[in-house]
Amino acid sequence: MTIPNAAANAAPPEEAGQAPIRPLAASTAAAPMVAFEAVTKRFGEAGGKPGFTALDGIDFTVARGAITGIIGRSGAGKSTLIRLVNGLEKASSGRVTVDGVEVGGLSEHGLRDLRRQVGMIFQHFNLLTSRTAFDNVALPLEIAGVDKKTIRDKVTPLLDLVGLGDKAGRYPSELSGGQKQRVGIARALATSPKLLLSDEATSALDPETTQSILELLKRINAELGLTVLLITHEMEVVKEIATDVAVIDRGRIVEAGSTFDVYASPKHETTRTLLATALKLPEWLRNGLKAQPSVGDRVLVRLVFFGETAFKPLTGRLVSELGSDVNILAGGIEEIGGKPFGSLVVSYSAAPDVVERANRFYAETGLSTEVLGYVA
Ligand SMILES: Nc1ncnc2c1ncn2[C@@H]1O[C@H](COP(=O)(O)OP(=O)(O)OP(=O)(O)O)[C@@H](O)[C@H]1O
Repeated sequence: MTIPNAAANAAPPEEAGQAPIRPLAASTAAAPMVAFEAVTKRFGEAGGKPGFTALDGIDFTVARGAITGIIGRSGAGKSTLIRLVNGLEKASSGRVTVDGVEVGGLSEHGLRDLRRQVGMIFQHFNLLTSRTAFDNVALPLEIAGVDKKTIRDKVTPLLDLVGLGDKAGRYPSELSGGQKQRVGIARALATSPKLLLSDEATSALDPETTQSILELLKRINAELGLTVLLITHEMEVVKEIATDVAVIDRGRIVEAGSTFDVYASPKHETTRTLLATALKLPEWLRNGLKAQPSVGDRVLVRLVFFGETAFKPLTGRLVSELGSDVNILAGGIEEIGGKPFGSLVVSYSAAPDVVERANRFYAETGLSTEVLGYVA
């Protein structure tokens, strides 16, 4: 879900001028950029009616300078969570703090201040169609009352930064989806925020463009030291860019940790399901997966290789251990957070003696495995 709010990053006219943007609070380097403490959000509470609980007891922090992903299925509560950070929603109970300041306690004035410090990008870009790329990026500064020369000095390098130096005069209708999102990113950076929120920013883009936008976000994070909090329903996005991840399911964080750890050994059912989608198994195979085996079925297992095991020729040994019965269905070696990480999906007979032999092999070799399910 995205919220059209083109001026979300706009600063108030009365004090922006050319003055430097005020910090929200005296920040301590070790403190998290964002903290949720026992946060609950209910919608539709009225006259003693309990309402719908969209977020339930969220405890979670976003480290300063990190790229943190929140992943979950549709309706899990991702957008609600992110809207609590920039004060578009208020927690029913608990506290949300940004750089040590409690968002729920801010006045209108304080909220405007907060929104200059927190940039946001959206799935459908939310650009003003009647304005050029330059004028869209300039908008938050115009609203803040910044003078024309300062705006030019700020917007031109931002357009260069996002690779659109030659598209300043183009209207959104003349830009591709990826270029529109680049304008959205430049606009979000116009007020020099310390936190960037991304609401499904690549969901409307093709895989190649997604990749280039994620690369840009990584570069901005590294070069500007900007903390990024992104929500997505795609594990691929998290894997590609996030250093840390939290999995949200029906309003609760069910698993959180470094992306590498969560990806290598998912603990919660929801995480496993999201991962199985990212493995890009053929659709017929994914749809045919069962939780329990029947006689004659095959078991689908994801083998995870990392650290010491990453480059050992263990697959060949597994094949010789189980005989020619092993089928390799998907896999490859990639990097998560700079660490080599391999994953291979294999299938073999789910007969108890075969499964026992395989499990013995995994125990001996230290291979990490995950049963994805069973197929006929
Ligand atoms: N203003 C609202 N009033 C009532 N219910 C709401 C409101 N906003 C969200 N909800 C409900 O809260 C739950 C979480 O919604 P949310 O939009 O946060 O989920 P999401 O994970 O972002 O989903 P999606 O990926 O589909 O956008 C949903 O069941 C939704 O219907």
